[in-house]
Amino acid sequence: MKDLEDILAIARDVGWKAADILHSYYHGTVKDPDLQVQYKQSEPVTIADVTVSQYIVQRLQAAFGEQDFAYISEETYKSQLQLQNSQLVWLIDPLDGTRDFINKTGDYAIHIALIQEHRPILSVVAVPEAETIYYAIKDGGTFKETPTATVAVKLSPTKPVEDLTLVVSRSHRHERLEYLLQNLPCQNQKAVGSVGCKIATILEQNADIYISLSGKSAPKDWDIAAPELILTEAGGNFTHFDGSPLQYHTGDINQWGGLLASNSNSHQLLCQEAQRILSEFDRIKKV
Ligand SMILES: Nc1ncnc2c1ncn2[C@@H]1O[C@H](COP(=O)(O)O)[C@@H](OP(=O)(O)O)[C@H]1O
Ligand SMILES: [Mg+2]
Repeated sequence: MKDLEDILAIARDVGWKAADILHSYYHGTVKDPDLQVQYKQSEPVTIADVTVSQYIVQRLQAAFGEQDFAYISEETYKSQLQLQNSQLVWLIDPLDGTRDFINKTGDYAIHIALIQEHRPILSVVAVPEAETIYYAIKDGGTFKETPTATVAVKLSPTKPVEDLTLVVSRSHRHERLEYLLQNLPCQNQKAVGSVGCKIATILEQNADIYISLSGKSAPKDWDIAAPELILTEAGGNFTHFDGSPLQYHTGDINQWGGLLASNSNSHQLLCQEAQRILSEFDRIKKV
């Protein structure tokens, strides 16, 4: 089997080419720019999601075969029955932030992560509208690549907790999350679409924290795995509110509960605050 640097070189190339395809749909320069929007369990899917999913899976399968690797893409995943016991699993979100892609906010990304024993060991996050990819190998640091340069990304936050800025979802909001956001010690908040773009915003030091709280639905493994590794390898944290690490490819594709991603030495404090505020909310709701 190839070593991780060789695997990364292929995954980066796939990320760039997939970004070109999404970019051409986004700007209407493909032959047939009709996105053919459909809804699956209230989440939109377009022809761009499907085309890029096919492209990524075919390229990875051609390079790595079926013997050592399994392939799970948002667009091809059907049910838990499809779970395979291969040692290494590719988790692919061909278009994260489909709603923002359709609404033309520019916030959409491609996620490609390689999972071993439930944890990401290699990842690529492409942000087509910024002409940027971020990539990481476990214990190897995070890098940002643009058409003109490649630089290491290293976070060294110093701000007090009240001055931190939080990025939150535009579309996945509910009462429990609103209560949490209103009561956190950091009140600078901005809405950004796509988990990959939210984490990129933190890597670019335009925000400090991302919070995800599941409601009736939850983000999926492919929404979180690749962004997690590029953040943690840059020096950030990404955990459940109780501080435990995230696990992928466990048999349940959903990432339930509260997740906190941060660049910050206030990570633990914010996790504790989030737990306290949610218990308060649950108590108020019960009486
Ligand atoms: N509570 C939730 N329930 C379901 N999906 C969620 C979710 N929170 C985030 N996601 C998923 O995470 C991605 C970013 O969402 P958001 O911009 O709202 O943060 C979207 O992926 P897709 O666009 O790949 O479907 C969305 O489906
Ligand atoms: Mg997604």
